[in-house]
Amino acid sequence: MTLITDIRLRRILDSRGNPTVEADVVTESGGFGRAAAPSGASTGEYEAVERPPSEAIAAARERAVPRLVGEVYAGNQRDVDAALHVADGTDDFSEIGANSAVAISMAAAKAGADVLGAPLFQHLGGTFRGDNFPIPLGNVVGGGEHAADATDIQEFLAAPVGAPSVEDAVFANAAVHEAVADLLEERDLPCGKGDEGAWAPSIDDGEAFEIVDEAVSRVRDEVGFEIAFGLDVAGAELYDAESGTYEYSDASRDTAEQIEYIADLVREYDLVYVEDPLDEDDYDAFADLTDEVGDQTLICGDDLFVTNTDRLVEGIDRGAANSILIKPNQIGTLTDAFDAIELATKNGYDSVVSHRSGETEDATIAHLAVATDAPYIKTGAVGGERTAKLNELIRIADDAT
Ligand SMILES: O=C(O)[C@@H](CO)OP(=O)(O)O
Ligand SMILES: [Mg+2]
Repeated sequence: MTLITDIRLRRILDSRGNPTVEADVVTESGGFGRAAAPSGASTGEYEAVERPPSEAIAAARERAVPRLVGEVYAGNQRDVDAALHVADGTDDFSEIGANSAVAISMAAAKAGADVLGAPLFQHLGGTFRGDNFPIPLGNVVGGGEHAADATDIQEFLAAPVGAPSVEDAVFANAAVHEAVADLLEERDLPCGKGDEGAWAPSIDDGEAFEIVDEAVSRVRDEVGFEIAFGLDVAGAELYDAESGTYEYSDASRDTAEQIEYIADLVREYDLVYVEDPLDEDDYDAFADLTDEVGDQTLICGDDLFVTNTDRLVEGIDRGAANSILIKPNQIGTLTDAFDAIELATKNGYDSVVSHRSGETEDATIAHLAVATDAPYIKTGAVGGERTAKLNELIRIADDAT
């Protein structure tokens, strides 16, 4: 164990060209860790607060750095994260910003691993962690808050559930992404990409289902293992609280109709994963849908749970969803993210470790997913800030075998 002796904070670019917080943590024995905060576009109402980076940095320098430097041992992650909470003093990191908090938390974990001379996944997961690798969910077509004039559903996600290795799975998702491009060209639908590198054509959701279904089956035939697909509906973005309806470009659905619509999609396309199909405040609707199709697919809470154990407890009590999205910056520290995963696992909920739409080359989430034996990771299919995580998974698997 070695004391933290220096913390440096700076603004760097994220993948949208916006500023974000990067932290360097240095220890007495020369250990070093660097990490950067990601940033969401379709953020949940109950997430920890991201402050403008310059304000978050100034506040963290004043309040958090003095509580960590010369005070806390890197590698003792619970102490690091407890000090961040005390320094902040609120329950949503609105003083130092969840962006400063998560960058420092992750950088300290990397410094702790460096001191031990261990890879981060091993430092976080310990020597008795499982030796499974997460199935990557790859965003291949999308719209919503991530691209203008594209699909209403935010993400169509390739899910190579039968891949024999993480490497095969990563390449399968990239192949589906390419097959989608071919199909779009065949239909004379050239298009750009959304924030996460998914194709963002001006088509309705029905046509997107046809194209993704076809792309997935083409690649499945090529590679010879099962590839399914799933969705992030980002339901809170479609929901109009005043009218109580989900507003699509070509339809308006009340909650009962939305539940039936999603259940029908699960059956028709054998969807293996459906994230945020309903509004972030509607535990009851999540519970009804989970009752109906939860034995066939994962119903995942992102904006519903925001990686928060209090909200997850509520979901478990009410039977809402059967899976949770884990985004460390939604809650502010690795300790809180670990606690959410542990609670989920104990209660039979699958964890899906996730990137944000605004990302950097930071690959901490790849290590977090392996360390916690998470069955899935959602981190895009192509694009430098996405491949940073996917390639790190391949390296971890290579090192582990
Ligand atoms: O909704 C989501 O799951 C994420 C990541 O795909 O998007 P954002 O980071 O914009 O919240
Ligand atoms: Mg989501």
